[in-house]
Amino acid sequence: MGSLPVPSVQAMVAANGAAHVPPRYLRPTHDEVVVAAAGESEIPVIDFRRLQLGDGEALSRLHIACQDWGFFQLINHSVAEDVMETMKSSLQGFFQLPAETKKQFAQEPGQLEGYGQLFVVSEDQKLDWADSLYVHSQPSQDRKLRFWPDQPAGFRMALDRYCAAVRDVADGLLAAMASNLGLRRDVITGRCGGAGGGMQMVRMQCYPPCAQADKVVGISPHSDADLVTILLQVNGVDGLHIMRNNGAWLPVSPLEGAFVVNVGDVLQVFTNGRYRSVEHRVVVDGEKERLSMATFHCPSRNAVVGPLSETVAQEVDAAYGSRDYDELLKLFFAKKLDGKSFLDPIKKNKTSG
Ligand SMILES: O=C(O)CCC(=O)C(=O)O
Ligand SMILES: [Fe+2]
Repeated sequence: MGSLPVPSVQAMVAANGAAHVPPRYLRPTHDEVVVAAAGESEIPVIDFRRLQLGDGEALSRLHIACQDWGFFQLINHSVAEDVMETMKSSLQGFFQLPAETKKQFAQEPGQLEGYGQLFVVSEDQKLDWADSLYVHSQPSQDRKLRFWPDQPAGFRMALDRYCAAVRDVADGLLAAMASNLGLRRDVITGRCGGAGGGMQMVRMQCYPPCAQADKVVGISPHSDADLVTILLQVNGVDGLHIMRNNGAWLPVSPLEGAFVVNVGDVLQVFTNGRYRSVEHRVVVDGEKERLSMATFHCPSRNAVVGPLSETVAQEVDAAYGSRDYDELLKLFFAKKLDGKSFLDPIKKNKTSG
């Protein structure tokens, strides 16, 4: 399992300018119209503190967000200001390092972790206009510290603290979701080895500016192969679009200090489709570099991914089969990023999402 090596987009832009776009990055101009239905121009905003207090209104907003949107913003999320700020400045510092320094943390052949790009499986596929740094952060004994930058100073500590804090938020959300589904609060986290269990991966992304921004894509449309993703906009440059039910792309513009949270494919399967993972993409800015950080919360490798018995009355009602998470991940990373393809191997009705 690995991803083919590709040039750093940031280095390419530094050398040739933002106007130079090699054919491997050129796509048909994105001309999809962004049309939001009345009252649907913003993703829901959920207050984490209220969820933790068991506030009925906040819980019901969360339930609707997971069913109808697959995305929401999370405010009052309890992650300390200095943890957030140190993470942001460390990540900005990392991407500002000279190309040669960043290469010390480069992916190795056959590996996914490290500085490089993911989902590149053939020489002729189109490439995304981004560089990424991808690491496994939990379980902590699986960390490969050679891919954890020790520059700028304090980066590792910042990432360690951020990941632990975000893990707690994810566990809190999964507990609230379980209770919204009429399950015991620990049913979802229990499938992942208990609260704080399961795997956590982090993908830090740099999207350099591009003079032909409408002809490149920062991240191709996809859904996430996890339970829940917590996304941090690092430098205030927008670019995330989510797909609405009518097929239109809706731009997301996060509130200062908020997280953007999305339902992943595994949660869609666990809930037998009640909660939906939603396709999203990133578009690139014409002038400004964009930085973001996605933290993925996943079951453990050997967990079985299939509808929870608590969510399906009978086997006939199950929209998905079951398979080991490890196997599903291998299939996922062996292909290019392509819509909701993670679900293909276990989907029963091949025509529905
Ligand atoms: O950069 C973003 O805002 C989104 C990143 C994303 O979707 C991902 O890494 O899966
Ligand atoms: Fe994503």
